[in-house]
Amino acid sequence: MKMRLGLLYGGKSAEHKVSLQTALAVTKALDFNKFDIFPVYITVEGQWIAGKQLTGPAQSVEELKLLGGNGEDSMSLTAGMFAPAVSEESTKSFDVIFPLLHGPNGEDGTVQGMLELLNLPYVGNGVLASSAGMDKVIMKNIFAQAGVPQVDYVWFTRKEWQKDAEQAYAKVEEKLGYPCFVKPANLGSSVGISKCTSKEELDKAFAEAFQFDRKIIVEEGVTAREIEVGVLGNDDPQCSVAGEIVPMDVDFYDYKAKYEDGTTGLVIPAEIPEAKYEELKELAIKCYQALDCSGLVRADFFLTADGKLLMNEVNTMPGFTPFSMFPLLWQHTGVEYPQLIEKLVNLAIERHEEKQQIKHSF
Ligand SMILES: Nc1ncnc2c1ncn2[C@@H]1O[C@H](COP(=O)(O)OP(=O)(O)OP(=O)(O)O)[C@@H](O)[C@H]1O
Ligand SMILES: C[C@@H](N)C(=O)O
Ligand SMILES: [Mg+2]
Ligand SMILES: [Mg+2]
Repeated sequence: MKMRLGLLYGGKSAEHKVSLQTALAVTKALDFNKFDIFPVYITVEGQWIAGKQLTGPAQSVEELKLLGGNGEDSMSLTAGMFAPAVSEESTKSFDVIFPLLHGPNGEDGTVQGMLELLNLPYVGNGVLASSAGMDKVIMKNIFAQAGVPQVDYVWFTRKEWQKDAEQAYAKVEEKLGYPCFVKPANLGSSVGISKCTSKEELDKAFAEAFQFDRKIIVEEGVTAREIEVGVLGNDDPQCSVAGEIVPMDVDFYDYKAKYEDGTTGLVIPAEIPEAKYEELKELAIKCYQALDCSGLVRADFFLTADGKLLMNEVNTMPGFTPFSMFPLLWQHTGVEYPQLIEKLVNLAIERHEEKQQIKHSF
């Protein structure tokens, strides 16, 4: 029996385009002999478009967008209408949903909450890990409590900044100094992130980051190597080999370097001492368990010149584009892309079945 797999992609998020690239790569890797695949495209305005069943891998993101919109069997929905629609013929009874969504309104627990209420198995992290992992302030607070080493950070709301910007900048200068990194609290793919070396740059960076969120985080800037590791599993998470990001001729690993200019090299496995790799795995698992993760994360670390590992962040639905670290890390660990997707689906079913055992009355 083939499994009916619903793919959610796009999303009302500044990482919309990255999600489309991720979805494209996943349709290419899926085994159509094992899965019946149903695309659900979420426009950047938040409209849900359920397309007809895929008969083969999508060839382009345009095709992925049009599949629903122009497909004869497509259904245009809002998120609220998705629930009744899953019981209708065209989208009937998904066996599992793969939310290939990055950023707000998809990677942040919102979609996961809807899927919980629909009692549908879904790939990846649950409501709590998704929302806590999306918010860099909450995430760092949880990691701090678990004793995980990190850079120093402060955070601000838009209201606070509008009330007294000078006070906000003074706090950054007093607690962190320069260089520092200004980031929207809830986003990814480096969207809205700036490196600052002066108050003038800070002023611009706050304005930029506040376009994407009502809350921002400012971090002490470190000069360090960037080492990442993939984690897979539910109660017994396992780590992949580590990989290093080597930005070439760029100040930091920004959106352009990640997706547009090809100015980043990935070194897999990362050339780090065995003992450092062991330490990194231990920290990654500690973070995974502190956030109560399930399915997967990609854990991003800094490694300073004096050998200190600092946790930067986890991504609860990391990119799966052809240049993305997560699938490449697993490939180098011996798990090919199609196998990785099957593992994720199996973990989703395992977690779902576990939840079915919970009593709701006594
Ligand atoms: N505190 C810091 N010190 C030095 N460099 C930093 C710091 N924070 C971020 N960077 C640089 O900015 C990049 C993006 O930061 P971060 O990973 O936090 O953002 P993101 O938007 O969540 O990215 P993604 O989800 O795509 O990994 C890092 O990979 C690194 O190059
Ligand atoms: C998609 C992007 N946030 C990543 O972590 O790869
Ligand atoms: Mg991130
Ligand atoms: Mg990162």
